[in-house]
Formats: sequence, C-alpha cells, structure tokens
Amino acid sequence: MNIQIRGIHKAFASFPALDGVNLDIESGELIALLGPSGSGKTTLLRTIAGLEFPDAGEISFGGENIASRPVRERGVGFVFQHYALFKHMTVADNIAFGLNVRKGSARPSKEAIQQRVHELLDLVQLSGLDKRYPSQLSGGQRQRVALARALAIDPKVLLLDEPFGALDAKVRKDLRRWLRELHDKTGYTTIFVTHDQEEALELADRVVVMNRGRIEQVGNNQQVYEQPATPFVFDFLGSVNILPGEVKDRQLRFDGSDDVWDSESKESGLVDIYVRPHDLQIVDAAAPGLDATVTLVQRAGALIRISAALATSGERIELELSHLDTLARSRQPGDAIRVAPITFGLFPRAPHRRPTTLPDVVPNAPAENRERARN
Ligand SMILES: Nc1ncnc2c1ncn2[C@@H]1O[C@H](COP(=O)(O)OP(=O)(O)OP(=O)(O)O)[C@@H](O)[C@H]1O
Repeated sequence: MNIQIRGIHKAFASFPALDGVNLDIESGELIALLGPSGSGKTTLLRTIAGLEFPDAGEISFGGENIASRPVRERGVGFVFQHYALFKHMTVADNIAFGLNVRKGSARPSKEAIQQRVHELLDLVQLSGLDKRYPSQLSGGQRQRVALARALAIDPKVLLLDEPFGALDAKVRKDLRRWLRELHDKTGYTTIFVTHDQEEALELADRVVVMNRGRIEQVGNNQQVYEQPATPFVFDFLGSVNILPGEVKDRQLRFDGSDDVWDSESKESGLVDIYVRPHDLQIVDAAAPGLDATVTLVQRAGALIRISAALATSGERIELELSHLDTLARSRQPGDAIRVAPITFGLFPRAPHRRPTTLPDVVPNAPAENRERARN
C-alpha cells in the first residue's frame, strides 16, 4: 500500500507540531521517521494512523484520501514503545484480540483465529509461549508479541512508535535485525519512529529527517549521511567539525589559510565548512592543509581519535583515523600536524556560527563519564 502525504499541518493550541509535511511512501517500504524530541515524528505517525486529525492537508492510502477516516477503517497495525499488551490475557489472546473483537461475518472462526495466532507466533519466533502472560516474558519478547498482535489483522500499513525504545542496547540491536528480516519476509509498508540515528540508518530503506515539524531531508542511508541537505541533517546524523571559510570562483579557502580546495558551490561568499572527523586526514607538511597542534590522542580499537587546536584561531578540531594510518599512529599531545579535508559540505555562513560541538573524550573513562563529557 503506497502512502501520499500532502501539505499536512497540525497545531496544538497555537504550536505547529506539523508545519507543511509532504511525503511519498512506496508500497512495501521500510521508512524511519528520525528527529530530535519534539520534532513531530509521533504526531506524523499518529496522523497517518488516524489517532490525530490534521488541520490541513491530505493523506492517501493507495490513491484514496483517508484524511477523515477513523482509525478502525484505515487498516493500520500499531506498536508503541511501552508494550500495550493486556496484562490479564495470555500471549495467544493478546495476539487474537483484533480478530476476536470483529463483529458478525467479519470475525473469523475460532479455528481460523487459532491457526493465525500460531502462524504469527512462528513468525515472531515465540512458538510455545502462547499460554504465558505478558509478565512472564522478557521486554524483547513482549515487543514481539505486540508486533504479532499488530500483524494479526493483516494491516495495510504497520506503524511503530519507538518500538525498541524501552529495551537495553543489546536486545535493541537484535530486534532491529530481526525486524528488518521480518519486514523483508512479509513486505508490509512499515513506518517507524526513532530518535536513534544508528537505528534509522541501519534499518530503514529511507530515512525521513524531521526538525520543528518539517521534513529536512528524505533519502536512503547513504544520501542522508553522505550528502546531508541542510546543516541540521549534517549535525544530527553524526559528529562534525564546523569551520569558517570563503568560496570564490568555485574555490574554497579556510579562514586563516592560503591553500584552496575545489568547490562544487557556484555561489561565492562566506561559508561554514562541515567536515566529519573521519573526513579529515593528516598530510605532509608541504601539502595543502591547516596547521594544528595535537591536544589529545585516544586509541579505541581500530580507531585513533585526535583532538587538535588550529594554529590560526585556536579552534578545536577532531579527527578520526585508522590505527593503520602511518601519519597518525605515533602522534602525541603537543605535536604539530597539518590537516586536510577529504570531503566536506558547504552552507552559507550562519549569523551565529556555533563552535564545533564535539565531545572532549576522556581516555579510558567509564562510559557514563564520556556521556557526561558530551553533554
Ligand atoms: N496532545 C498534545 N497537546 C499539546 N502539544 C502536543 C501534543 N502532542 C504533541 N505536542 C507537541 O507537539 C510537538 C511534537 O510532538 P511529537 O510527540 O510529535 O514529537 P516527537 O518528535 O515524536 O518527540 P519525542 O521523540 O519526544 O516523542 C511537541 O512540541 C509536543 O510538545
């Protein structure tokens, strides 16, 4: 079932939660709605489900406008972050719920429901647990039951709101892989909400990046990560160094450097240069580049993370290099290095350029301290 979303606006009081959203979803696609808290992901999902009604705009399923249709007529399966299983019902009864409440001839026979429940238990790899109650299951198992319940009605569209948000990292990763395989097997058009970049990039066919009720970019994982359309997407999808520069006659110059790099940008003017830490390299002293002094070196498995201060401005930059990189492996704090970008993104200079927001990583510190350093 393909989905077309046109010009959706939705305000709560006067706050625009969705501010002109347009999106086309192909039949059988697995789509991630990704964005920070409050960006409108859940509101968009709920609007597609029919749990919210837009103030303006149209939503079509398979070419039919369903904007005014109530939720029960939309044929959507819904899974929430917090397992909305019925505690007093067995796993089998939870899965069968959507079929058992159907009226008259729409309700399958007892035997047909039982058979469907067993097929679904098999699909979500929980065969044999049909008589258990939700309290006797792990978090990951409960979410799989929730998914089986959503699939029981053979939905046109499957909607998942942070389905793995409440689970620990390891279970989350396993379920992610499992959901991808399940999706490929069943072919349902699936939309899931997440604020986890890695989850979106790893799982989805296409990622919809949202910010302040608007869509910033739609693309596959390579497009949104390697060719971010806006500064927001660049920043949200990974660490980034942001440095000032200028484009003139299709040539880019970093502030404080005489060297130039070819630029695809036709527009001349002041720019912010966005470079990911792994897109910076250490080069020979004679090569075009920026002079800097190493301030911190952290070795993490196959990676060497180097923090350095630019000679011209003192601004901090971060590099992420391979442990095999001969120019990187022997660096120590205090060393002079020359740094050049492999690739970069250019955006018109923002009025208030943010300083590079990269974590000061404390070597060998416990994870919680590193997290604190980042905040
Ligand atoms: N029922 C409501 N009443 C008032 N404001 C609401 C309501 N639902 C959502 N909002 C507001 O709309 C904005 C978007 O909310 P939404 O839940 O869609 O964001 P989100 O991207 O899903 O965030 P999160 O990741 O935190 O769930 C937020 O500012 C939120 O406070």
